[in-house]
Amino acid sequence: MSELVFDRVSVRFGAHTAVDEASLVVRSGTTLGLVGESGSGKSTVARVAVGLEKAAGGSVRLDGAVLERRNRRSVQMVFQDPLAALDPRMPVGTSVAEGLLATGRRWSGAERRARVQELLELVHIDPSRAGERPARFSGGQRQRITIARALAAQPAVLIADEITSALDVSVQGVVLNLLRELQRELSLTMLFISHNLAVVRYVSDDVAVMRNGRIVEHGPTDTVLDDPADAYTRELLRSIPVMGRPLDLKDA
Ligand SMILES: Nc1ncnc2c1ncn2[C@@H]1O[C@H](COP(=O)(O)OP(=O)(O)OP(=O)(O)O)[C@@H](O)[C@H]1O
Repeated sequence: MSELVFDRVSVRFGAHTAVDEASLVVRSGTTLGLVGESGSGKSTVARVAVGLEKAAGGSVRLDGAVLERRNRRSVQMVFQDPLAALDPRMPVGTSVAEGLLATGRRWSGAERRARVQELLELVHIDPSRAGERPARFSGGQRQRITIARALAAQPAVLIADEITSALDVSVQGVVLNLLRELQRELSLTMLFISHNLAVVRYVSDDVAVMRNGRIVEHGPTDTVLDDPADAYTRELLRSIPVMGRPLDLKDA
């Protein structure tokens, strides 16, 4: 069980309310896709969950317990740009090992190496390449390495913020299929942020739509994307670009 609940979360930057009493439920073991126009507050609401932004009101709870320093490692976030997220001078295995620190337990050198190997295998990166630097990997491989680092912390919830937006369409499918596979194998609960509706439809059980800091729609994926409750949401969904041609992700 690992249900993530945002309960009337608000975030203000000076006089600007970026997130306005947003409530979301990410059901245990499922993926909630969060969509909305650029600047609608999607990243900001997610950043509250991992402590990168402070809420002016409301709370984020994991299985009923308010997220704070003590239990925050249970929620890990992966960002759009894997190059920015990985230290260019550091072997990728060392970056993944950094994620192990968040577990709070002591790892011997041998245990750490074995676990890093396991994590790289989990994301389909050849573990014999653990000593190589990020520049030697492709964009999709680098993104899989950042996912391995996030998983090293043994999170109950993974937040993915536009993680395929910077990738070639051909590689997007590989990363998305990996996410689905990991979710099944690890029973992960996932908050998946994207402006690409084809991608959101592919990975999400539920979808929420954000507008001007507010959640305007929240429900099962098919209902929200095919039959949204209000006219504004229909308009909004039409205005969000689906990048390129629809993806044929089954073959990716
Ligand atoms: N650190 C900050 N200081 C001031 N304003 C900010 C800050 N971070 C975000 N904002 C503002 O908050 C609002 C929401 O931004 P946010 O990045 O959450 O939107 P988003 O829906 O994730 O957009 P995008 O899809 O472009 O990433 C925007 O108006 C943005 O300019």
